Amino acid sequence: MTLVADRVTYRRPDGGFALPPTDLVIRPGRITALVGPSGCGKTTLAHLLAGLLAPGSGSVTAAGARVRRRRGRLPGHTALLDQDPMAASDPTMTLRRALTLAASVRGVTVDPDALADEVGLDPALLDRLPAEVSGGQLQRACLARALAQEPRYLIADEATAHLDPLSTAAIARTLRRRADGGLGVLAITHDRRLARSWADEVRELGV
Ligand SMILES: Nc1ncnc2c1ncn2[C@@H]1O[C@H](COP(=O)(O)OP(=O)(O)OP(=O)(O)O)[C@@H](O)[C@H]1O
Repeated sequence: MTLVADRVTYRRPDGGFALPPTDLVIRPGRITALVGPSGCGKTTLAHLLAGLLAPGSGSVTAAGARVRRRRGRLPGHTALLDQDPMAASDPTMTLRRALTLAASVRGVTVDPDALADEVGLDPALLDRLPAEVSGGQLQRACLARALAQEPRYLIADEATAHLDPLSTAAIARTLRRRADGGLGVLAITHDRRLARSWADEVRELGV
């Protein structure tokens, strides 16, 4: 039940960037950290793994089945936690509505308050709009929303880059607990120290 990038390549349409053949394996129950210099293609690889981009060559498979690109929608087994929670949120929708909608799209029924508790967020905040909570609170709500989809794999793209230590720790604890429960996690970060403290394995890209 692994998510596998097998010699994937990608070339930006404007020709400005090309990802060389790259392998990566996301295993259930493990946190893999992906580190590398700015611009080396970490987000590009994350989007290839999530099925948001189609590789130029090579393949992405989940549990042996090829992951196909579907415009604007993630295949059913992967959830993505973006580095910019505001950009990833509908400004007109309460956090609770966004969470239940994300779950129902995947055919999942969830307890929003329990998920908020799990990520260290006061459940009362779920009734606010994205602009009515702090950046750290919104990122935790986005993590709860991602988990509401009951993914097999979670890709966290610089998910704690702008957060205070408390929010970072809350997110790290949740990812570890979920990984211990079988979730396969890819954590993209600039911070090698954070990567070493969170992850079961650290993968360098672009070196
Ligand atoms: N919308 C875009 N238009 C033009 N070039 C882009 C665009 N998005 C990404 N790129 C280029 O593609 C390359 C890979 O970008 P990507 O976001 O995958 O890198 P990254 O390793 O995640 O970087 P960072 O750590 O800074 O987030 C970069 O050189 C970047 O300049």
